[in-house]
Parts: sequence; C-alpha cells; structure tokens
Amino acid sequence: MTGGPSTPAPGVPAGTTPHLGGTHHPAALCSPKESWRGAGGARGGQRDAVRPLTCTETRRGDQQVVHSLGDGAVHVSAARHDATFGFSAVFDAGASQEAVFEGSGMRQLVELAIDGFSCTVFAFGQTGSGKTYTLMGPLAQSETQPASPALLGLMQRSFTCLLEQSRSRGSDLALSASYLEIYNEQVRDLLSPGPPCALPLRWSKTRGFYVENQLSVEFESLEAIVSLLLQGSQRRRTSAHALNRHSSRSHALLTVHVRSRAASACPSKQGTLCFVDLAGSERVKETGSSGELSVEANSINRSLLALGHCISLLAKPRGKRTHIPYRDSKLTRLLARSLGGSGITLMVACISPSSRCLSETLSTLHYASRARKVTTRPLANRVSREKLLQTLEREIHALQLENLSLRQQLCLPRVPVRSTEVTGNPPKAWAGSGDRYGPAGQLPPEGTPAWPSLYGLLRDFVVENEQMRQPRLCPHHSGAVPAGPSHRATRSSCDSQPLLRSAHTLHVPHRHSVRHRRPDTTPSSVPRLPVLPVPAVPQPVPPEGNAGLLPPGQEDTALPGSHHLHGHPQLHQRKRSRGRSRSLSQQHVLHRELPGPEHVPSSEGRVIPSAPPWPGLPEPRAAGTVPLLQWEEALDWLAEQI
Ligand SMILES: Nc1ncnc2c1ncn2[C@@H]1O[C@H](COP(=O)(O)OP(=O)(O)OP(=O)(O)O)[C@@H](O)[C@H]1O
Repeated sequence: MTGGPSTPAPGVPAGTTPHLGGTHHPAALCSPKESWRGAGGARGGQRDAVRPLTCTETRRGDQQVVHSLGDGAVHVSAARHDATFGFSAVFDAGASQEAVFEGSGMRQLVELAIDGFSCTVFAFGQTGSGKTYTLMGPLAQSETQPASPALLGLMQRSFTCLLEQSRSRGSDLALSASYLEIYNEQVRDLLSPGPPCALPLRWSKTRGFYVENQLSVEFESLEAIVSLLLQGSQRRRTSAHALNRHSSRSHALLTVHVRSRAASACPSKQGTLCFVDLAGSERVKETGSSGELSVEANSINRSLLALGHCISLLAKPRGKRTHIPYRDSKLTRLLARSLGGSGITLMVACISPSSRCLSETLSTLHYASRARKVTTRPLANRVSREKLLQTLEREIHALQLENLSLRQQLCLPRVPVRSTEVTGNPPKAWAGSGDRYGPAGQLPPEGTPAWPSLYGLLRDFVVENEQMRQPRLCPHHSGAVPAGPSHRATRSSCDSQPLLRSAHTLHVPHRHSVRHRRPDTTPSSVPRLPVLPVPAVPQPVPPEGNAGLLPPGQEDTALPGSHHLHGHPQLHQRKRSRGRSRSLSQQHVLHRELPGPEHVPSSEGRVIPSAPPWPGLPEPRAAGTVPLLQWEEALDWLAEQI
C-alpha cells in the first residue's frame, strides 16, 4: 500500500528510491492463506501483503474481509468496520515471493547497505500472519532438503543480491553475519554453539545500544549464509499453539555487516542490513496458551507494546516529540537506531484476511499507518582510513595480549613477539604484523592493499585464541564455531575487551559488604592472567547509613571498572546506573602511576552511564577525582609486566 508522498531524507544518495529515504515503510502484505503476508517499508513506502485463507479458515467458514484495491490500498470491510488504508505497496494472496522482493524495495535497501547505511527490514503482525514466511519462506528442514527456490523469502533473496553486488564490485566487500533472539527479555546468540545463554545489552556513546560478546561469522557464499540462517533458526524458540504450529516465541534479528575492504575505498563504508522477525502479537484466549506459552506470550506482547509506544511517539512531528522510551524493552533498545535514528527501515505488516482476525488486522494496519509517519535521518557510516586502522590495531593488540596470556596459562611455548607488539602505547599501525603480514612498525602507505593483511592478522589471532580456549570453555562454548576459510567466526569488536579487562581486574574486598555487580562477560573458565600484587589503597567511604551500599545509579561501571591509582592521593570511582535497582559496588585496584594529562582518555567509545546518577547523594571522594585510566594504558602496563 502506498501512502502519502515520501520525503527524501538528507543523506540518502541521489538516485535511490525516494520512498526509502529516511522513512519507515510499514507495509501490510496480504496474501491468500491463513494470514496476510505483509512487507512494508519506511514511511512513504509501506508494503502490505495479504496471504490466502488457510484450509482451516476455509473449513471453518471464515469470511475474507480484507481486499487489496491496487495502488497500495487495502480495504477492510466487515459489519461496523469499513476502512481503507494506504501503503507503499500491497501484496495480495496471489503474490509470489519474488514479487514481494521486487515490489518491496528490498533490492534498493541492499544497495543502501552496501553504500554504508544501516538498513532494517522488520515484519510484524499477529501470530500466524506469515512474518517468518515472508522473511525466510518455508525453511528447509535439513541441508539435503532445501526449500523450493520459488518460495525463498526476502532474506535469501537479499543475500543473493548482496553477493552478486559484491562479485560485480570485484569482491571488495567483507561480509559477516550475526543472529540473535530476544526470548523472554533475554538476548541470546543463535550462532553460538551450546545451550543459549543471555548476553548483556550495553550502550556506548559511539555505538548506541549493542550486544556484548555477540558472535559475528564471516561468509563469502550464499550456501554459507543460508546455512547460518538455517542453523540459527533451528535454535530459535518455537512452539505450537492453536493459531500456528510453528509459532516463533522470540524476536529474531539477523544482521549482515557489509564492509568495503578495498584499499582504495577511503573512507571505508560500513553498512548493515538487519532482518527482524518479530514474534506475533497474540491473545492468550485464542491461542489457548498456558504455562510457559502464556509467559512467553506476555513477554512478546509487552515488548510489542513498547515498540508500538515508541512508534507512536516517533510519529509526532519532531518539534512535539517527547522522550522516546527505548529503554522499556530490549527490542526497542536494539531497534532504536532503525526506528528514530540514522537508519533506513522497511516495515512489513502481515495480516490475515480472515473475519476471525478482524480486530488484530485492524490493529496491525493502524500500527503500520502510524509507523509511516516516522521519519529518520539516514547517514552513511563512513570510517576514515586512519580510524579504521586504529580500530584494527587496537583489536590486534588486544588479541595479542590475550594470545600471550592463553599461551602462558596453557604452558605453550611463547611465540616470539616483537617488543613493539606489547609495549608502549597502542601499537603504531603494523605493530603486530611481523614478517608474515608486512613490514612491522610501519603504517602501510596510502593505496597499498593493507586491509586484507590486517584483517588476516586479526582473523588468525581470533582463530588461534578461540582454539586455545577450547579445552577450557564452558559448555556453551565447547562446540566452538568451526574455523575455516568459509566459516570464520569472530566476536564483536568489543569482545576481546572484556577478556582483557578481566585480566587486569583485581577483585578487592570492599571494607563494607561487597557483591560483584557487573556480570563478568568473560567465560568463567577462560584462563586469566596471573593476579598482580595489590597495593593497599584507601577505599572511599560511602555516605553514612549506606553501609557499603552505593546509591542506585552509582554502581560500578561496565567499562573498564574502577581503577584506584596507587601512589597518588586521588581516587577515582566510576559509576554506572542500572535503573533504580539497588546493588553493591565492585572495586578494582590497579597499581599504576598516574598518567600525565596527555593520557586523559576521551569519553568516545566508552560505555557511559545508562541513566543519570542517583540524585541527592554525593559521590564518595577521597582527596579528589582523577580521570579514569584508559584500558589500553592499563593493558600496556600489564603487557610490560608479562
Ligand atoms: N503467503 C503465504 N503463502 C503460503 N503460506 C503462507 C503464507 N504466509 C504464511 N503462510 C503459512 O502460514 C503459516 C504461518 O506462517 P508464519 O509461521 O510465517 O507466521 P508468523 O507470522 O511468523 O507466526 P508467529 O508470529 O506465530 O511466528 C505457516 O504455515 C506458513 O507456511
């Protein structure tokens, strides 16, 4: 269904379809079957698809109350209900998966992702309305029985398109994918082997909300990404209820990271293409859910409500917008950028044509209409060569340290490492490259094909470290992702940071009762660096009456812990708020000289408090407060010790 005129958003390259520019295209796809199949887009380009009545619905004698009028219009006609909705496109029951892909603007979305934009497509609608079908088609049950190519969904078609584009550009795109689900408000990695465990959701100034320790797997072929999709989808929680035999019980987000790796590509583009298969809204009475199913249904409905609330607020004119409560659910946190930030979003509204689903259908269509009013300000992510190089260096440096530590713990021979690799400031460019990857200690000259080598080095470390962790990994890591040319896994860029953080984290009992607040994101059995001698450090005294409790909102931070500087009268304590939950503080002490003013870290990239500090209570102080040590510096010092 096509709605009102779309506004091309700033930042969208000329020549792209205007309806994708800066707006959401909620689409209701209605196709002939048990539910309507919907594919929608950013504002000004919504898709609506109608699925056919199912056999059950036909047997029951359900009436078809939704009709596509063409030109993006959908008409709902039933007793006391007569309404027409407009979207960017409407796909009725007879529409093929191919038609949905071509008509929904998905191809343009793929191109925008290659150009460095953060693109999202999400399917929503009531349970059993065809969301999963629209995005993935009927999934093959095994690798030997693939689904019919004609039934492949938006995802597989987008992957094909992406890989074609990559090939036509001389394969200069580095592609990787991550896949997670939000189940009962827990974020779980669908690609990590072993039983799913909850991953922490963090926020940083530069990255916004992100999932820590999420696995990202490189791929180069359609088979590889389709197999990841299959693997993850099989791990996703599904159950049967009265309206759907394979009902998704979680929201699933598959993100493809697209990065240009050509040496000439300066600045480098880093786009994402995220597919969100929302769990369907459901009425417990109608689905007949009880026990675990009803707990899941409540969680699903609550998060969808939070999403709806955010969309309603975002739909208001910019000047009249109030606070958008993204933090109300994990789903809205993860979709924050797509909804109201700098991303480009295509919404697909899936609806059932059946008279029995009338009220849900109307609510989905209203939801989609509201979403059409939301505008975003798309911005391409272009990373300068220097910045990219710095990031890679930092990552390699961290992995090197981890490598050393693991070797030490496993009593493996220490691989000769140049002194420049683990000393001093974060290495200047090539520090870790050694002879294998190019001249050490030098920045590759402009235009040289340095990136593949740096990425190669990074990957080698990841693979090697992963292998060394194998024997000691906790059960959920024990089946580590196979390392090989077509299936290389790497943790998100912040992955090595918690590992290393834990290495220089020294747990010192607080003089008052102390409970460790921050979950240690390092797998419990990962070898740790030797514990360093801890100097006696004066501890800050909490305000009276708090007996060791910090006020809510003044807990220990996620990054990189509180470092108390020995040999200096000043103490610094960094705080993080976790809503209003009360918790105890954790103290980390690091013996280190106070860095000079030039070492004062920037706040960029650091996890910062998720809420303002708790009002009223003063921060405990000793003689004053000094800026926090940057973790790299701490690592440098640690490296020197090693
Ligand atoms: N366009 C369509 N053509 C044929 N069959 C369809 C279509 N849309 C959905 N179906 C069928 O309807 C059933 C429900 O679809 P699906 O599982 O995709 O719904 P859903 O919206 O993802 O549900 P839930 O929210 O419960 O996960 C499936 O058996 C699917 O094969």
